[in-house]
Formats: sequence, C-alpha cells, structure tokens
Amino acid sequence: MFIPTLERQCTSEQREKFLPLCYDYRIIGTYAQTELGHGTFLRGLETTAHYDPNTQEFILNSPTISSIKWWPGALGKTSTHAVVLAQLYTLGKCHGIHPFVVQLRSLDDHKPLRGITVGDIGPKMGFGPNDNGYLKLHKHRIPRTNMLMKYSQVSPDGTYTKPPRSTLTYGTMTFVRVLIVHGSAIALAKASTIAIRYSAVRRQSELRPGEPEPQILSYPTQQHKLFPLLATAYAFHFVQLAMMKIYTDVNDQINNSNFSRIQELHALSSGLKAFTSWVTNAGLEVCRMSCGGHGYSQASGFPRLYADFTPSCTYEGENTVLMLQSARYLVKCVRDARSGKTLPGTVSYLSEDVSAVHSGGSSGRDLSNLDFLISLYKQRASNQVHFASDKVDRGISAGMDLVGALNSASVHLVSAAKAHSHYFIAKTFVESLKLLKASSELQNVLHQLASVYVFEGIAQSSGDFIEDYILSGSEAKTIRQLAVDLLPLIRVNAVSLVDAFSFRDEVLQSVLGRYDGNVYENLFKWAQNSPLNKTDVHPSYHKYLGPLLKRNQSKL
Ligand SMILES: CCC/C=C/C(=O)SCCNC(=O)CCNC(=O)[C@H](O)C(C)(C)COP(=O)([O-])OP(=O)([O-])OC[C@H]1O[C@@H](n2cnc3c(N)ncnc32)[C@H](O)[C@@H]1OP(=O)([O-])[O-]
Ligand SMILES: Cc1cc2nc3c(=O)[nH]c(=O)nc-3n(C[C@H](O)[C@H](O)[C@H](O)COP(=O)(O)OP(=O)(O)OC[C@H]3O[C@@H](n4cnc5c(N)ncnc54)[C@H](O)[C@@H]3O)c2cc1C
Repeated sequence: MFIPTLERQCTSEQREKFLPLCYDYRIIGTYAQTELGHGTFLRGLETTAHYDPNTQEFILNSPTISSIKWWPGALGKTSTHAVVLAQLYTLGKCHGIHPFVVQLRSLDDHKPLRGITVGDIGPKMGFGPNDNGYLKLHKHRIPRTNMLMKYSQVSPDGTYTKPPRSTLTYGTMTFVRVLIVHGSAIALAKASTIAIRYSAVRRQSELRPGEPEPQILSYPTQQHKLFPLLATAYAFHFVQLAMMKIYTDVNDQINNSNFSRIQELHALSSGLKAFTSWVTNAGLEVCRMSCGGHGYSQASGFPRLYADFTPSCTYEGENTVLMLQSARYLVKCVRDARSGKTLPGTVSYLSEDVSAVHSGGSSGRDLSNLDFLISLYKQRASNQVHFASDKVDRGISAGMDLVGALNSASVHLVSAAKAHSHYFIAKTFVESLKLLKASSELQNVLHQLASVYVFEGIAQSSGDFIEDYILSGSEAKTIRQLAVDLLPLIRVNAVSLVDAFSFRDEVLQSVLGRYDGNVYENLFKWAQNSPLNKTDVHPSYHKYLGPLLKRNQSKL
C-alpha cells in the first residue's frame, strides 16, 4: 500500500525522489492509517500534522493513547518509512486527513529516530510472519515536501489548496479493495483444489456390504458441498478481471481530471470486496470440513489459508461498513433515476421497470436459460434496492434526517447491496463466457459451472426470490433440482478444473492437495517431522509422566 499510495498521490518531483528508493529496496514502507481508537471512521483519526511556516516543516504528533497507529503491516520491525495519515493543520485551521511520508528508522543502523516509538503489536490469529505494528509520534518534524501533494498542497507560507475531490486521498484503499476481489478468487481456488483433489483420493464407507469403498468425491452430498464453490472460484476469477478493467478505466479518467465515475467505482469495489471475501471466508471452512479429520491437521493447509484470509473481511474497510457505502450510492441512484437522470453502466438497471413478473419473452419461463435467470437476479436486486430506498424515504418523511434514516434502514441496505453485487457477479460470469474463445467442449464444461453457480445462488437465497413473487415455490424447487442434476456431469471434469488453476505444491502447502495424490504416505512423513517426535521418549516423561506412573505403580 506504501508504493501504490506514492504512485497515486505524489507530485512529479516527489515521484522522482521517493519511488526509485522504493523500487530498489533502499527504503521499505508501510501504510499507517488505522489507530487504536479508529479504523473505520477516518474523520475520527487523531494523529496531527501541524505546519510550521518558520521552518517549513510539519510537526507530527500522537496526542492520545487512542491516536497510536495500530495494525499497519510490516510497521513493527521492518519498515524504514511510512505513509502516515494525519489531520492537517495550517494557519490555525484543520483540513482533514492527508498523507505524509515519515522516516521511522535510521538507514544506517535501523534504530527508531528521535520522536518515534515503534514496535510489533504481538501475535495475531494468522499472518505470523508479518510484523503488524504500532507507531507513536512525539512532535516529530518532517520537511514540508513530505506531504503528498498531487491533489492538495500546503505552500511554504502555509496557504492550503484543497483537492478537486476530498475522497481522492482514499484512492489506495479503492485499489486494494479491487485486489482483494482477486485475492478472494485465488483463496477459493486454492481451497477447492485441496478439497477436490483429496476427495478424489479419499475412499470411505461401503455403500453396500462387500462393494469397494467409493471415492468421497462420488457422493452427491460431497459434490454439492464442493462444486458450487468450485464454480464460485471461476465466477470470482471473471469478476475480478471485470473489476480491474473498470478500475483501470476510471483511474485513467481520474488522471485526466475527470472525476465523474469515482462514486460508481467506490460503490462497486466496496460491494464486491465485501461480497467475495464473505463468500470465500465461509467457503474455506466448508472445504476444510469436507476433508473430515485430516482437514483439521495443519498438513491440510486449511488452518493457515483460513487464518490468513479471514482478515480480508475486516481490513481495507470492514465488510458491513463497505456494504453500507455501496448501498448509500444505490439509494442515491434511485433518487437520480426518479428525477430523470441517466444512471451509469453498472447501475443503469435501477431505472428500468422490473416490477412485472418476468415473462421470459418468446421462450417463456425457461428455468434452465441462464439469460432468463440473470434477469431474475436483476429483478431481485432492483426490488431490494428500491425497498431499502423506500425505507430511507419513509424515515425522512417521519422526520428523521438522512443519516438517521440510512442508519435505521441499514439492515435492508446491506441486503440490497449484497443482491446488487450478486447480480453483477452472476451476470459478469455468464457474459464473460460468451466472449471467451474456447473449444465447444470447453465452453460446454464452463457453461455447466456457470449454470451451477446461477442455480445454487437462487437455491441458497430462494426466500428472496419467492418473497417478491419473482419465482413461485415450485419454480425455486425446480431450480434447486437443476443444480443437483449438474453435479455428476461436473464430477467428470472436477479434478481437471482445479488442476487448471495450476497451483504448484509449494504454493498450496497442503499434503491433502498434492498434485500426485500421494496423500497417506506423505501424511505419515509429515507427522515424523512433528517436534514431539524428535526423541522416542519425550523429556516431559522424565519430569512428569514417569514419576506419576512409577508412584502409582508402586502403590499396587
Ligand atoms: C493487504 C491489505 C492490508 C490492509 C490494509 C488496511 O487495512 S489499510 C486501512 C484501510 N482502512 C479502511 O478501509 C477504512 C474504512 N473507512 C473508509 O474507507 C471511509 O471512511 C468510509 C468508507 C467508512 C466513509 O466514511 P464516512 O462515512 O466518514 O464518510 P466520508 O465523509 O469519509 O465520505 C463521504 C463521501 O465520500 C465517499 N467515499 C468514501 N470512500 C470513498 C472512496 N474510496 N472513493 C470515493 N468516494 C468515497 C462516500 O461515498 C461519501 O460520498 P457522498 O455520499 O457524501 O456523496
Ligand atoms: C491483518 C490486518 C492488517 C491490517 N493492515 C493495516 C495496514 O496495513 N494499515 C492500516 O492503516 N490498517 C491496517 N489494518 C486495520 C484495518 O484496516 C481496520 O481494522 C479495519 O479498517 C476495520 O476497522 P476497525 O478495526 O475500526 O473496525 P470497527 O469499525 O471498530 O468495526 C467493529 C464493528 O463495528 C461495526 N461498525 C463500525 N462502524 C459502523 C457503521 N458506521 N455502521 C455499522 N456498523 C459499523 C462493524 O461492522 C464491525 O462489526 C489491518 C487490520 C488487520 C486485521
């Protein structure tokens, strides 16, 4: 996050000064925003940067315990520098949070500089090798030119020039949220690879006495746990490509001083970051449990995969908070549509009339037709956004201010943003396959995956579709069965579909997910390396167990 911030928020002189140092690893940096007291509420950050025109320096200070920076990755022991987000004061006025490059440690002996107290925050649930750190600043002075000034400036006499948009400071977070959509796709692909390969190796239970034990991958229930997640990993792959394309397009526009799509990008990236990381987080646990007892061993790779992935739901914007950000934009779009404004691409459907139950056009309600089903996802998203939006309007009519009305409708707003994100993902998956240049055999296999994704998505949220009369109960049941019918077809290619992710064994770090399938022999080898097995008789025997056993035996 250090380098992306410099790349986005430096002036050209600052780029020339800082970036070569970073690219050559002459300095190592971190992004220090979150404090003990505040992570989500950025306006509440307490670190201050007071400008002193006499020396042309900023004085950085952590005025309270709650203002100590807390969590930044590699801050504790590794980083020599940080981008510190602090409340800017100049000529007696506060101008909100701004980014400052702060040197933390000497480049000669790595000792913290005067005015800097820095350290590691202690062990976490995962991320063991990362020294997430704390930082307390005591009247620490930095040159004026260390404030990142691409968008807002403080001139030598202290005059402040505000940015064209205050949220441009948040640009790095948007970028990393887009990367987390990609990270979700990767994590789910890894977990599916481990679980599906292992399920092809593992045999368990005789269906009928005397029959060979089937591979557990042959059980429909096992397929029903894993194949929708495999399909989801593929869906997330295509959606992260689409998200990155939108990000790049909007970022290019921003670089040309066109800020018209910032809000759309913020809403979409926030919704997709939250949706994909929540689904992946839950999916990793399903994959682990689908491997039975061995899934609980560190040898499976799941404990580390889960512990390292799960903070994705929290960092870079806590998921509920981001869903609310996304919903806030959707509500605004409903208002804009009602007042006759044209809505941008990803939300244009909110101005369509989807209130009538969809007839399905000339082909009728063909429940296996993906285009038809995507139109039902659209209808569900639109209904939920309008429902939540109406709740907000009713709150305002009842005398609440906008903030109060949004807060009181927030449970519905989160559902609406989830439905919007789900529609975007399902639509993107189906549309991406249409554009893919692939053999008809491959298209066929990918179509099966897209179908199971779309069918299962409806089956798992059937209440939403039935509540709003988008589907009848019997239609929802039919779609649930269509998903089940696909499982044996996907079974044929399941191992190839995870092999296609092409994770090397060193990357998966899983005995269960080994490419060669040689699981049992390697589990046995892995266990030999347990520290407890260094000696045949463990030292604890001599200290505790031996005396206990001997004392009790002598009583006999
Ligand atoms: C590997 C990773 C390691 C992890 C690293 C980290 O975690 S690093 C730490 C990561 N930390 C976090 O991620 C912290 C999470 N917190 C935040 O990002 C924000 O403070 C907030 C989103 C909660 C908004 O707070 P708020 O309610 O106080 O509101 P406000 O006054 O701030 O904004 C008002 C207006 O700004 C709009 N807008 C907001 N963001 C963006 C954006 N990115 N783009 C464009 N626009 C944006 C918003 O829509 C609204 O527009 P409107 O409706 O007025 O037209
Ligand atoms: C592994 C890891 C790495 C990190 N790396 C960095 C880093 O490099 N740099 C950095 O600066 N930070 C980093 N962070 C900090 C991270 O960005 C914050 O923890 C995150 O943004 C969440 O903020 P919070 O901790 O204040 O959560 P809180 O906001 O306190 O969330 C707690 C609960 O309150 C709810 N809540 C909060 N506000 C609202 C609201 N307005 N409406 C409804 N519900 C609300 C949330 O939904 C949640 O359930 C890291 C964190 C972790 C875990």
